[in-house]
Amino acid sequence: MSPLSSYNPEPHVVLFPFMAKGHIIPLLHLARLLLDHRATVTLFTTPANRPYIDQSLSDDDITIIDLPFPVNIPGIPSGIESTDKLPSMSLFLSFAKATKLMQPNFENLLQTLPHVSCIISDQFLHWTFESATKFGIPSLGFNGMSAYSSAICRDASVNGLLSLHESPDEPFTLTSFPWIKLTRNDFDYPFNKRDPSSPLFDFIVDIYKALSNCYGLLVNSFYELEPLFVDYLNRESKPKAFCVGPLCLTRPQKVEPVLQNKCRWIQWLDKKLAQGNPVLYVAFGSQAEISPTQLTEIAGGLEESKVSFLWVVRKSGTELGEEFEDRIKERGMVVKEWVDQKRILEHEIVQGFLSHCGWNSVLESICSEVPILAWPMMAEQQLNAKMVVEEIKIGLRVESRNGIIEAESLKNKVKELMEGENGNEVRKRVKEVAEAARNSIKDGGSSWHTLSQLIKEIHLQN
Ligand SMILES: O=c1ccn([C@@H]2O[C@H](COP(=O)(O)OP(=O)(O)O[C@H]3O[C@H](CO)[C@@H](O)[C@H](O)[C@H]3O)[C@@H](O)[C@H]2O)c(=O)[nH]1
Repeated sequence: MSPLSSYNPEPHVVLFPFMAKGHIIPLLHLARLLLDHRATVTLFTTPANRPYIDQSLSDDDITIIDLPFPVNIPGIPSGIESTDKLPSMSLFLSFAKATKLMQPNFENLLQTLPHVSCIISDQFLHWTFESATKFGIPSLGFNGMSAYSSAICRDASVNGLLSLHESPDEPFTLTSFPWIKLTRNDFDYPFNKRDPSSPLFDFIVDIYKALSNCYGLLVNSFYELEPLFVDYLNRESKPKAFCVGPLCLTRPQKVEPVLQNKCRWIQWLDKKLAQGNPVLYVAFGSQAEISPTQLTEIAGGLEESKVSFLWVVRKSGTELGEEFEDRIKERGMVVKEWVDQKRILEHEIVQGFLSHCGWNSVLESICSEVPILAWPMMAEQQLNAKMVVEEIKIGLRVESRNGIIEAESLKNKVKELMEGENGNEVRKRVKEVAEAARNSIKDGGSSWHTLSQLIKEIHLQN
């Protein structure tokens, strides 16, 4: 059967997340949300990503199809099929471009599926939009970003603001949002260069061209959070933006409570709750690379702050040494495993989040009513941090000197967030924003309504 040959009375959506945890997780929430909107869902992934997806969707009736990940890609060790497992993020472009080799297999399998109403895929898999067009299937792109960041990137680039000044530190004002001042340093490579020409720039141009032919862009956000920026995107750019988030508020999986209680960090949080000691959660997402020098400064700042903390250390945790863990063991916990971050943020004793401001972390923090201490590191995180601190005012920001956040400065900011007046202000504000988030995803709320309408619109096209 071809995708066009058999009509299905229920919408059938094909989902294809990019192979990075920060991109897979929101689309798994979306998969469950689509089931709640009475769609059937087929999800494409690769064999090494399959176990995580199987486990996350174990309760749900979703067809999962594996496509072999391309082999013999220079620099990419065999068996690595997710960006968080890459030896270095400098391999990102080779990794992302390699996925295009999956296109023939994807198209062959697509033709074996029952009628497909729509393909939702990540912008880093932009060749899937081409496949959708080839088979006459409407496609929706997903970029994992806020409307604020997408709008700022567009405004700065179409108005030539990124090449205005010689120095990357020189501030400029956005044309469409004159209250926002930025420097080129607020943008990641290659946009922090006056001349961004580079293979990565060409890849991004290809993405934007491909996206402009999609039916829409799904935004993991809610209209009430950033109306001006959503309106800007819908006025100035193509395709239309549809806010359907926060996706992390989708109904959770049913997990056996017995299994959940096994994690030692949740038990530790329970103990802190019993003692009445508020905890700062410290984590920098799935891909951040932190130098040993910076790691030592973080350890010093957390130790000297005297605040209780739960720190998820990823790749380079070994440099901290056992002495550090011994010294802080009454007050702090260092975890080197993968954790259920959402569950940690939802624990009532967690009252602050030192975060790199990946967009999923920002949304999870908002929805858990936890204010943020923003420490952006890469990608669009500088823009997210600016939004968190200046636009929606749910966080404070760390200060760097010569590219390093020093222990003393971090200590002061941690104390300000956890114990200070400014911390109290942002804590109050995040509760208001969380309520608006919860309202948006309720039946009748803005995000719920947008997704319902979108599914109807797309289904009518079939
Ligand atoms: O031990 C861990 C570590 C992470 N997470 C989850 O992993 C996701 C991480 O996503 P995010 O916070 O957005 O960080 P990154 O992994 O760094 O995300 C990439 O993708 C995001 C979405 O496009 C961008 O906003 C970021 O800048 C980019 O680095 C979140 O859902 C976390 O809850 C866990 O559950 N357990």
